[in-house]
Amino acid sequence: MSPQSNAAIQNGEEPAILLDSINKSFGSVVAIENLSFHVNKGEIVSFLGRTGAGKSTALNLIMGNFGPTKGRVRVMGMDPNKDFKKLRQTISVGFQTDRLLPWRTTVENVELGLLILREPKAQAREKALEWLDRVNLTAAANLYPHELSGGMRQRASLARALAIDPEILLLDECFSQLDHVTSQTLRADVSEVIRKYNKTCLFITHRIDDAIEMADRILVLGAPARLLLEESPTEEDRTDRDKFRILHDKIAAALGVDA
Ligand SMILES: Nc1ncnc2c1ncn2[C@@H]1O[C@H](COP(=O)(O)OP(=O)(O)OP(=O)(O)O)[C@@H](O)[C@H]1O
Repeated sequence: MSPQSNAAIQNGEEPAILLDSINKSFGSVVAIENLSFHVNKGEIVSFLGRTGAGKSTALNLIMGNFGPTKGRVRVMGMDPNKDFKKLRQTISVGFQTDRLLPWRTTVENVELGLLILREPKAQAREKALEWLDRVNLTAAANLYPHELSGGMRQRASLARALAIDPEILLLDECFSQLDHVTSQTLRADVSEVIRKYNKTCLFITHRIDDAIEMADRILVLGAPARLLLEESPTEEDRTDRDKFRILHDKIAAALGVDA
């Protein structure tokens, strides 16, 4: 029996994301086994797990791409598999590869989601430019993706995800292709934006450092997905080298990887 998340649900309020006793199988493959956790509104939660631990499956359940075999998934109190349309503007996803369209400029890429949601063109452009400013990319507004560095492309992709003003941001290995310094700067900027605009964020990573530096809570998953460890890093854990190392090693031990 795997442990259940013991973090409190904020003020008895409906959490932004709730997975309750979830099982998910694909034929004979069990991807998720009795997984329960929630993400409170305004929280940043990190998912850490080895390859094949079911992280993407959990993200797909939250996006409503399919339903669970057993259990209950709720996003802002709704069933994402059934209320898919109502949640379209509630959830945004940032992926490992930036998925920018090469024939559109940066600003044209950022405004795309808004245009799909039928925002008038002038308003969409204005919002896209605002978000480019917030991720320090104003100077690149009229450049094409091939003219941007990897870090700039990920910034553009995040601006696109945030431009539709979602309540929830799901990030799937967004920083993993970037070099350490770029990834660190981007992580700090993304955390700042998420907190400033009071978004809820669940992010998948395989880097323990990313999780400790960015998350309010870290969920370590075993395979098939079930909760092995839950940690809430403190500011001291982030800034004190010894504390950072102790937490890092504890998580690495739970993951079963060499620290
Ligand atoms: N559509 C599917 N059909 C069959 N099996 C699937 C499907 N999606 C996922 N699986 C299986 O479920 C398990 C969990 O996969 P999932 O992609 O969720 O893991 P993950 O933790 O995201 O892995 P990674 O870190 O490699 O992306 C794996 O054994 C995978 O092969």
